[in-house]
Amino acid sequence: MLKVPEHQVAGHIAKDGKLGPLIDDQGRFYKPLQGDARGENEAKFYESFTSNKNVPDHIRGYFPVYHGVQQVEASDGSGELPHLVLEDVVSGYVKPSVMDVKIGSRTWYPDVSEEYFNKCIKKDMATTTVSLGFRVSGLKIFDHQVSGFWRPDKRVVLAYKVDGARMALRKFVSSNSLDDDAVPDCAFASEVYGGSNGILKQLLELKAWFETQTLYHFNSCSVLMVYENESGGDDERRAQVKLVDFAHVLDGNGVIDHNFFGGLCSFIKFIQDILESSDNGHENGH
Ligand SMILES: Nc1ncnc2c1ncn2[C@@H]1O[C@H](COP(=O)(O)OP(=O)(O)OP(=O)(O)O)[C@@H](O)[C@H]1O
Ligand SMILES: O=P(O)(O)O[C@@H]1[C@H](O)[C@H](O)[C@@H](OP(=O)(O)O)[C@H](OP(=O)(O)O)[C@H]1O
Repeated sequence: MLKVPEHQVAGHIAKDGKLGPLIDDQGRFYKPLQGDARGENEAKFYESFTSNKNVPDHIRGYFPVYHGVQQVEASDGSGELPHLVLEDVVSGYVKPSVMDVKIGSRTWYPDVSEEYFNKCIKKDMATTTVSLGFRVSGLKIFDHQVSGFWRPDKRVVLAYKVDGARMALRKFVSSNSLDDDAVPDCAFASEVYGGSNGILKQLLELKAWFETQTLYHFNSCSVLMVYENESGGDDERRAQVKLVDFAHVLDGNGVIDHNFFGGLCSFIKFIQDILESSDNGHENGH
């Protein structure tokens, strides 16, 4: 029996009879193919990526494993629809904190319709996409003080300016996330962002690939970050970076993806700054 994912933080959500992704209890994530070119394009990307021998093995780990397209009962009650079957990135986490960050200083790309261009540019200007080269699309944080999840409203997230984005990235690794007036303590910054398996290390590995890869242009694609809040075990935070949403990926045609690369560098700088200020004991960012 498929169910609505509990830890989805952005995008189309399967509630109130709407079409959205579903999960099973075997660690798979079913994303419905949107009726227009987007669904086809994303399936085409996964097919190409999966069989592309020029993609280094260590880079594959930053993408959800792809298990093909399957007809399953859609969330909106419209009957069977084709779904991408993907690895569910958050399965196996008990209390995951999750954040989706859309990378790039633009989400439109050459040859889109004027209507789509206008929709994108409006949103890119209104968010931090243009100013920072990335925008926070959604987040869900486990709050240790109340032992429950904190999730800001989508409208609040989309209204973040530079300071809002920085604050969200600090809250994401803080133990006092819920209280709006509290200064984020960044208590988990060194474990989650830092360290030999942390988010920064993973982002730098991706960056190194983006410095030279000319296979694909990742328009409107997101970095999904996740870590565990349930204590116990050796590698207890299990901080992970995955790229998701390939509905607008284009062939790179031998050209660097400077839109994604630039945005990724900007995002990395924010993570580094948070790590530095928490390492120095200036948790408050002052
Ligand atoms: N493989 C996955 N495993 C777990 N969660 C996922 C996976 N892929 C996507 N998600 C969750 O679903 C959200 C939306 O994913 P995605 O961006 O692919 O969907 P979308 O409906 O195309 O979004 P948009 O409308 O922004 O283009 C992500 O923010 C994440 O929370
Ligand atoms: O950021 P929000 O508010 O969640 O808005 C959605 C987001 O901009 C998606 O990127 C977009 O899909 P595309 O990137 O595929 O255009 C979607 O368009 P849609 O509603 O037309 O699907 C928007 O609703």
